[in-house]
Amino acid sequence: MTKIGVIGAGKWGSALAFALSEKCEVYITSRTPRDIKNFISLEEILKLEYLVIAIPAQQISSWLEENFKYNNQKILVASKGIEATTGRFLNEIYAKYVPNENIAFLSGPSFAAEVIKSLPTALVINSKNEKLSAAFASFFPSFIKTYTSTDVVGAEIAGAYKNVIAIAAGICEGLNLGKNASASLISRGLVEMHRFAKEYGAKDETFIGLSGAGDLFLTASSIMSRNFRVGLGIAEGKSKEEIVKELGEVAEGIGTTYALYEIAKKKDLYLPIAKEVYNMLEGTDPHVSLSNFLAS
Ligand SMILES: NC(=O)C1=CN([C@@H]2O[C@H](COP(=O)(O)OP(=O)(O)OC[C@H]3O[C@@H](n4cnc5c(N)ncnc54)[C@H](OP(=O)(O)O)[C@@H]3O)[C@@H](O)[C@H]2O)C=CC1
Ligand SMILES: O=C(CO)COP(=O)(O)O
Repeated sequence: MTKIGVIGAGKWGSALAFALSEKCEVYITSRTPRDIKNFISLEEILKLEYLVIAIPAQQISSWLEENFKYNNQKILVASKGIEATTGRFLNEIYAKYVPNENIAFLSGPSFAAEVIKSLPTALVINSKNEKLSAAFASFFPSFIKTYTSTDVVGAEIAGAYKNVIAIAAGICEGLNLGKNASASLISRGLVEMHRFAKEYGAKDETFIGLSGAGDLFLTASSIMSRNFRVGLGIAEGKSKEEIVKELGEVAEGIGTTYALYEIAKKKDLYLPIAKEVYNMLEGTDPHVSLSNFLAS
């Protein structure tokens, strides 16, 4: 049996450790030690050949700098987000530590709460190294159908941007604007994230498939999504600080909104939904913001 190490025992790391244990011998580690099966130290886990990293995007660069030692490990990145302080994508951050041929990115619709109950889904392993994608794909359990793709940047942007649209969709729901408004917002969100990703050479098919439309439809239409719940909080007039405190888990859409806002300014890009989500996170009344992009 292949040995795999999962780094980050939050919601997603724990669900992936559970799922991968159908076909592999799985070990797990985290910043906060836990009394759970196969929990080992970071030092021990870094000796394994295959690693899955599931810590929040905003923490990745400092975590790598302080903790990671490259030793030819093959990495599957399970985080979804863009670094707020620098606007860097995760593949750019990891590039300093792991060569292209040894890194892959996971994408597609995947609420941890469903994966941990063995409910079915379909996911994509994205890597420039097709052999590596195929290897990681083979480790997934029978209840998860896996596909592979070489569109790393497309999958990464889709997974990060859909969290921003999910915040907007939560606001739409919280303000009781109705299903028409919600569908309009989600489809315009898909166009916006696709247009943004084309700037970076992403492929069209990524956006009509699991990584784009698949994950967007999931996250932007369910209260199970933390990002959607951030939107509900904004609609109730709460500040982002209050919302984050109440949530108690990561909502990557917040940091990603700030990253997109800065990238849009720097590159003069038209990202109307991301811009209004930014304004609302900064305190603009959601009625004002929503009328900016929904009213004619
Ligand atoms: N939950 C989901 O359904 C899905 C989540 N994702 C993505 O996976 C990533 C993780 O999400 P999720 O597991 O849900 O988040 P959680 O908030 O549940 O857990 C995050 C984990 O990251 C660890 N962590 C936080 N900060 C640091 C740090 N500075 N250094 C080291 N470890 C740290 C924490 O470890 P500790 O608790 O030990 O302190 C924590 O357990 C996010 O990018 C998310 O978008 C992707 C698909 C599905
Ligand atoms: O990425 C996810 C599902 O694919 C999880 O979304 P949330 O972080 O909004 O809960």
